[in-house]
Amino acid sequence: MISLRHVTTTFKGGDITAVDDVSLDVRRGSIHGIIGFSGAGKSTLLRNINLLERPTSGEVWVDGEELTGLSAEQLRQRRHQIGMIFQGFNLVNNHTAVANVELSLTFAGVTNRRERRRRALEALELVDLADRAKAYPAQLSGGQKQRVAIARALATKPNVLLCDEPTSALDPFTTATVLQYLADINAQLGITIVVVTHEMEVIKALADDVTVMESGAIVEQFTTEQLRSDSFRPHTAIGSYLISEGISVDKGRTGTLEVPATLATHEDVDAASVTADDAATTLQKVGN
Ligand SMILES: Nc1ncnc2c1ncn2[C@@H]1O[C@H](COP(=O)(O)OP(=O)(O)OP(=O)(O)O)[C@@H](O)[C@H]1O
Repeated sequence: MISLRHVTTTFKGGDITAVDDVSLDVRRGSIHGIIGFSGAGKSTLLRNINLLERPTSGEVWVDGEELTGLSAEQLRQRRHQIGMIFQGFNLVNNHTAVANVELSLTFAGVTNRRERRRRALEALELVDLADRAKAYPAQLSGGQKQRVAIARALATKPNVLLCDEPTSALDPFTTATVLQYLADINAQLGITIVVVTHEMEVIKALADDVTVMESGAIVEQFTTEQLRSDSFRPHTAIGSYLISEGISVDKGRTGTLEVPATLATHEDVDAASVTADDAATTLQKVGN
């Protein structure tokens, strides 16, 4: 349903290659996670799907139609079938929650105000926020703001929802709530979801299929079902981390650091003729 063919996106006249000859298929109705370290090209690739960032070369197909071949007006129409949410929520601060949701309907050409209001309230209802319709973004928590953003993305009845680091600004508890809404939206509305994240937990909890990116390219792909199998042997650091128990720190190790005299223990400091008083005086001077 989403198909990228040899997509390359460069910036600064070709000096920076953010996406490097990527071909990717996203199954209809699936949740596809794209993970990678900072600067891997994840956000650019996501924005290539709705041509928010037009690829320098290559083809983008959604629902059997080549978006890269459409006129600007045709593209404007098709974009309403692809919702998007962002890490920073991107709500308009001087608009209420319901007015924020109505915005996407206005852009989609819904001219009747009552119709817009009705559909916006329905969308807020979907994320259990109809009772906060009149609240301004500043009066909402981070999780609630992201749910308003989800309602805004869904109000135009898209087939696809693109999520750019949807929970990176949220605490773990709120993250779980937002991910559950995304899972329900996928299961109950059949919307295909593509989620870009650097959060391993988000991938493990939400994705069906996983793409790992590095330096603009796809370096590994697997399903979360494979991840759970004992025989799965990932070949990237991110893949290995995903099958591990999480961050592991060996506490209490000795002898692994080359400790300079100035950072050594008290006895060593004496040996290097640096007294605690010297250190305090120096810090005071820096402070002044
Ligand atoms: N508009 C732009 N102009 C110039 N360079 C850009 C632009 N957008 C992205 N880049 C560069 O392209 C590369 C990929 O950026 P991108 O934001 O897609 O990566 P990312 O994997 O999403 O990283 P992060 O997780 O930090 O957001 C980076 O080197 C980035 O600096």
